[in-house]
Amino acid sequence: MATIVEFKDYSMGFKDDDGKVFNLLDKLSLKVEEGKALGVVGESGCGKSMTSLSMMRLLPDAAVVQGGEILLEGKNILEMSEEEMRHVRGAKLAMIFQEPMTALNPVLTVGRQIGESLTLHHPEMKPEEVRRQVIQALSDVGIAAPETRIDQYPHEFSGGMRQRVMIAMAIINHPALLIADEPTTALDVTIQAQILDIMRRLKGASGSLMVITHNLGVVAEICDEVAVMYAGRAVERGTLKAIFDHPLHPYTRGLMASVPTMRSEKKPLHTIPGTVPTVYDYGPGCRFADRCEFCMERCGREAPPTRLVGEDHLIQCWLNFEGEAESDG
Ligand SMILES: Nc1ncnc2c1ncn2[C@@H]1O[C@H](COP(=O)(O)OP(=O)(O)OP(=O)(O)O)[C@@H](O)[C@H]1O
Repeated sequence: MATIVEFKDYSMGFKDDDGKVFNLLDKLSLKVEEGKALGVVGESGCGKSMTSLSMMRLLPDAAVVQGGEILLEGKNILEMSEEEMRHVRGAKLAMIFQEPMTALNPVLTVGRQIGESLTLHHPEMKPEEVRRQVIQALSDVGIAAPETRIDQYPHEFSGGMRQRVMIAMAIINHPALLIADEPTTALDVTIQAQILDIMRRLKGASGSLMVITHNLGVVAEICDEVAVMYAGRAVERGTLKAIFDHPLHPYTRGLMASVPTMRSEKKPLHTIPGTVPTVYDYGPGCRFADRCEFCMERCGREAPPTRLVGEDHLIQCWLNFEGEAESDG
């Protein structure tokens, strides 16, 4: 199976006013295979957004890349020219954001906005063909009467419909990877289910998907693989089944236990004590150590290596550690 995007030991951090760099993403290794969906999960502040912005090369000014590679179909994004990146953004990697109203221009029709993302990469395309493809994209995301809707403005669409417009804009160029950053957070539950359904269909129909979310339910619905992030590290990675059936990292187990289920309705929900540290607070050891109920002396002192605990199942944890760490894949 072809790998679409691969992070290989990628590290980045932030410069403070004195130029000192504080590491956030620490030797991150992740892969998205063709036609598959990877869920990147973790609490707010874990580095999920910096992961996607790194791929798009849209990091904030204070950010510094410290090492490693981000390969897009085998080519290192970090070494591409700005010219190449303009093609990559939109045509190869497309992103859908949390809040469609801030991403859509209120004074332009949705047809014009979606059409512009198409003509940016295909300036030669005839207006009739642009219109035909925009109508098709609106129809693909389940917008009824796309021939009429194409000429309407964002305020004429409901929240869920605007989210569909954003998805249409993202898929119009058939990107190799669609990155969805908290795609359903701002939506009510029924609309969330519809958006998830569209994304599931898109995954079947075309390229790969990276879903960035704190919501394990969203991951369970559409993802094939899962990476659990904590304070800039992928602390557990594996297939959906491995992570949901046999979560091994104490952080993953804590996240799972915090999800309400029908059975746990009457019991108080488990919460992970404390909060995610910021880049200025990380110690030399496991970044979860302070919040971990299994914390041992070694955990605060030494960062755990990545090790294989099952087929395609990796964790970074000292718990039950015996012997050498496996090489990272
Ligand atoms: N300019 C900056 N200087 C220092 N640290 C920063 C800066 N911008 C972000 N960070 C750090 O990056 C981390 C947040 O990363 P990121 O936004 O990727 O997390 P996230 O998991 O996507 O969170 P959310 O779900 O809230 O978007 C935090 O630890 C924050 O302190």
